[in-house]
Parts: sequence; structure tokens; C-alpha cells
Amino acid sequence: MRIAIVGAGVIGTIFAYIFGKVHDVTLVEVVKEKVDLYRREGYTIIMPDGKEVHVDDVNITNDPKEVGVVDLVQISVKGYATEAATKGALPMIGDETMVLSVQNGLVHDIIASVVGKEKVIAGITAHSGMPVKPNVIRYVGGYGPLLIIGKYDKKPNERFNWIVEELKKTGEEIVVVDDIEPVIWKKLVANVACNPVAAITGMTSVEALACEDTKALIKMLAEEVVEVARAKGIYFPEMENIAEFVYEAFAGTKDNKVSMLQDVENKRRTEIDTLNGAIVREGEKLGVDVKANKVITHIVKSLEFMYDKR
Ligand SMILES: NC(=O)C1=CN([C@@H]2O[C@H](COP(=O)(O)OP(=O)(O)OC[C@H]3O[C@@H](n4cnc5c(N)ncnc54)[C@H](O)[C@@H]3O)[C@@H](O)[C@H]2O)C=CC1
Ligand SMILES: CC(C)(CO)C(=O)C(=O)O
Repeated sequence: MRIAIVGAGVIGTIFAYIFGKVHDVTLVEVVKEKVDLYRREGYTIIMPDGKEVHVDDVNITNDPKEVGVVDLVQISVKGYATEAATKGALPMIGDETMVLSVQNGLVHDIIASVVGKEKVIAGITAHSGMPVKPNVIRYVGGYGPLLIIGKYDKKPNERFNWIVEELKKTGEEIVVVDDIEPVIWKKLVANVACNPVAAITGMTSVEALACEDTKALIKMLAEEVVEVARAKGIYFPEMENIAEFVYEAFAGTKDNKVSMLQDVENKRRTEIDTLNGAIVREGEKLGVDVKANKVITHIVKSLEFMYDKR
């Protein structure tokens, strides 16, 4: 199968390595220096057991037209870049192409607005990693399947089934569900409740969960997400006891810094707009009280505003 992965970051590179064992994969990256670096030196992945895998001869470009039409495009950029990345990918998307995303946050409607809902394979990954150098990535590994995916329009077809079978040839665990939305929202609630709190306080999960005030804040954010989910008709059993669920999910990150804390520490734009900001937009549309998420969105955006001021 021919796959194009848009965004040669942490997830894009890890997936290029995994899919590339079996399939013809091209990375598409907007940063020219990164394209040059990957072409010149390849990339290294430090595997969960500490072994290093080096990949030379990387197929990477910053010109999607060079790639042509592929079977599967994976959008693997930060939430705020989703629309630009999907529009940029259009030269690689033909009648039969499907578009996969396991990005965090509410991004699948953005992709669907560009390519059509019927082309979108939405989902999550239980795997993660972090950058060590521009072409060295620590693959933390997986706390579950590589992919939990579903056709976003809930109408599986022959083409989708074929892509799933092709992806399974990697030997990775790929779980297919009929309704992907509850799966996305279950991960979303953990990211929305924990990531900005970590970003603002500098806390790891161990520190946050030792403080009753921090736990109270996490609970408030999570409860609003549940109310928005209910208003949208989305249900997953953990909604019944959401605070315990998010505390447990956060605890799973141990002493690691969640992505939004890493972003703030490195003065990078955060994914607040497709996490808490998206909850605020959805909540306000549906008449749900989302004040806690609104306040924390303003705080994180205020932090971003100050990046270049001192
Ligand atoms: N890092 C992790 O362990 C996990 C990340 N995610 C999610 O996956 C998504 C990607 O995250 P990371 O890989 O960590 O981000 P990253 O910042 O490491 O990589 C994103 C890459 O996309 C590139 N890019 C931006 N706009 C582009 C465009 N228009 N065309 C081509 N390339 C473009 C950037 O230059 C960068 O190299 C995010 O939504 C994140 O929340 C989900 C699970 C785990
Ligand atoms: C899964 C987890 C918590 C990995 O750290 C994440 O999604 C993030 O940091 O944003």
C-alpha cells in the first residue's frame, strides 16, 4: 500500500518506521531543514527497550505533488496545523484515498470539511514518544493498541476494510470500532482535563495528584467535557465516574511531562484550541456551561502571548 504521512514529527516518524516495514511510505514535512536533515542523516528511534534503530534512505519531501495520489494519507501535525496540512495534502488524495488521523483533540471535523467525511478514518493511538534531537525520537511505546480506528461516517466499505487488512500486516494491534466518537472523547477528556493544568502549574501527574486543589481543577474541567459529550449524544461508561477515570489516566503518564507542558516550557504553540478551546466552542453551541474550560483556555493563550515578550 502507498502511504503518505504529513508531519515528520514524533508520531509521524514513529508511524513511518512501523508502516514502512511493510508498506511504501513517504513523509511530507513543511520544515525544509527537517527534510534536508532526514535525507542527509536519516532518523533514529530509541525503542521502548532502549535499543536504537536507525533508518537511512528516508522517503521525505516538502512537495506533496511529487508524491502523487496514494492509498492512505495520515495527518500527523499538531491540532492547529490540521486544516493547512489537510489542504496541502490534496494533491495526494484521489477518489480511492482515505485520510487517517490519530491526532489528539477535536480535529476530525476539520479534516472532513476539506476531504469529505466519507474519506476520514478517525481514531486514537495508545502509543507515544518524545523528541530527543530533530532526527532522534524516543518511542515510549504503547499502553494498548497502535490504532483504535473507525470510519468517521460510520459506514465501513470495501476500501476501508482493505486498508485495515493492509495495516494489520505490520503485525501491530489494530482495533476497529463501529462508532469511533466515544473512543475519541474518552481520550479527549483526559487531555482536556490534565494537559493545561500541567502546562500552567509545571506539575507532573505525581505532583498534581498529590494536591487536592489541582485534583479539584482537573475534575471541574472533566465534568464540563462530560456535559458537552452528553449534549452531543456521546456515551462511554467512564463518564459515570469521570474524575476517577482522568486521575487514573493522568497517573499513567508517571513522571513524564505531558505534551502541553513540554510545549509551554519550549515556548511552542500548544494544542489548546483543538482541546479545551474546542470544548468551549461545542459547549457554547449546545448551551452547556463550559466556564472552567474557557478560563483555562484564556490562561494558556496568555502564556503563549508572553513567549516572545521575555
Ligand atoms: N507525541 C506523542 O506521543 C503523541 C502525539 N499525539 C498527537 O499527534 C499529533 C502530532 O503530534 P507530534 O508528532 O508530537 O507533533 P510534532 O510537533 O512532533 O510533529 C508535527 C510535525 O508536523 C509538521 N508540520 C506542521 N504543519 C505541517 C504541514 N502543513 N505540512 C507538513 N508538515 C507539517 C511540523 O513541522 C512537525 O515536524 C498531535 O495532535 C498530538 O497531540 C497523539 C498521541 C501521542
Ligand atoms: C498520552 C499523553 C498523556 C502522553 O503524554 C498525551 O496525549 C499528551 O501528553 O498529550
